[in-house]
Amino acid sequence: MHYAVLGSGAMGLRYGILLQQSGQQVDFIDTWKDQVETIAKQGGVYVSRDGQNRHFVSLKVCYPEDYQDTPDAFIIFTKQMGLQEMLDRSCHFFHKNQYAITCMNGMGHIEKINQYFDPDKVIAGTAMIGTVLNGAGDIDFIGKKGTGTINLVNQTEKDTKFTDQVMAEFAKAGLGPTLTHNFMGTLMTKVIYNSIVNTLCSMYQLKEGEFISSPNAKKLITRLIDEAFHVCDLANIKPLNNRDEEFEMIVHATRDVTPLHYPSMYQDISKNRPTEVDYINGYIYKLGKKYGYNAQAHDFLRDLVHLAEHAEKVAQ
Ligand SMILES: NC(=O)C1=CN([C@@H]2O[C@H](COP(=O)(O)OP(=O)(O)OC[C@H]3O[C@@H](n4cnc5c(N)ncnc54)[C@H](OP(=O)(O)O)[C@@H]3O)[C@@H](O)[C@H]2O)C=CC1
Ligand SMILES: CC(C)(CO)C(=O)C(=O)O
Repeated sequence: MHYAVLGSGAMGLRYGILLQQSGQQVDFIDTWKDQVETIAKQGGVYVSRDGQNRHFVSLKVCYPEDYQDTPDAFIIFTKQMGLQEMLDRSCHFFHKNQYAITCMNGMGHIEKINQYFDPDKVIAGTAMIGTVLNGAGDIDFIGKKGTGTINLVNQTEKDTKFTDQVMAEFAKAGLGPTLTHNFMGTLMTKVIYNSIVNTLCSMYQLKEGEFISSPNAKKLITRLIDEAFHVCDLANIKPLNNRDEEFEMIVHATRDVTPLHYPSMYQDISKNRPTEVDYINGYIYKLGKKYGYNAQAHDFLRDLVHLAEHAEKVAQ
């Protein structure tokens, strides 16, 4: 299949490079000037795995204004705050029969993507795969080859031949895809994960394994899971896990899968960039409010993450 990656940062490059190396045609598009210009100058990107084996991969990245091809599907991987600009700058090459695939964190992206892609052309999902952008044109794949997993789900919750093809090609690329049939539940399961692990690790500058070894991690996680699941109950969203399973999933991922990873939110704070917290804890709070419930811990945590962003600015 012919894919184009919209947002060729850490995750966009990882998906795109793996798909390209497994035989798919992949184009890369980004709006971040430093990234586009560095990759043009280098002729590609430097790729490591867990900080080792840094090697060069040839590829080209262009600005949306310079792209003219007609891929079958776009893989959309911007930060939530950058999505609208990316879509608006790209819409001149969107066509009715093309698909949008995305595994961004947080919530808020689907409505924006639906401005340009109908629900039957949207496959969303989540990624339990950590990737670090060391700087422009230099990325680090976290975790051993083939250990990351992703969930994909059609926005309509109906499978098509196209979905089957995407599943087969993503599996061949080593992305470890599972197809689910519960759109909101799939996305919320990851929002809840990130609302706990990304925020707490980032504020206290902890790697995931360091966080989960804390004696009060269980109390913090349980409180935040309870609030988030209450919001899901009110909104009639059924996460993929029950509360106990969500807790176990968090323990397993942080302790056994990516104990040495700083979540992407930490990477933003430490590089003095705004985080996606308003689309993660802020989304849980906003959804609760809609049903008259005050998800206090998530609201407070969101404010603390904004304070951590400020503290980093003051320190630099
Ligand atoms: N990285 C990860 O491990 C994972 C990320 N995700 C999600 O995937 C989506 C895309 O995230 P991700 O691929 O991490 O993000 P990116 O790597 O694309 O983020 C990089 C963006 O940050 C800005 N930036 C500015 N200066 C720097 C710098 N020195 N170093 C790095 N970035 C800089 C640029 O945008 P600008 O100039 O406009 O600020 C750039 O486009 C998000 O929703 C994220 O939550 C999901 C799972 C894992
Ligand atoms: C890789 C993972 C799952 C770690 O929390 C993530 O979503 C992130 O870093 O943003």
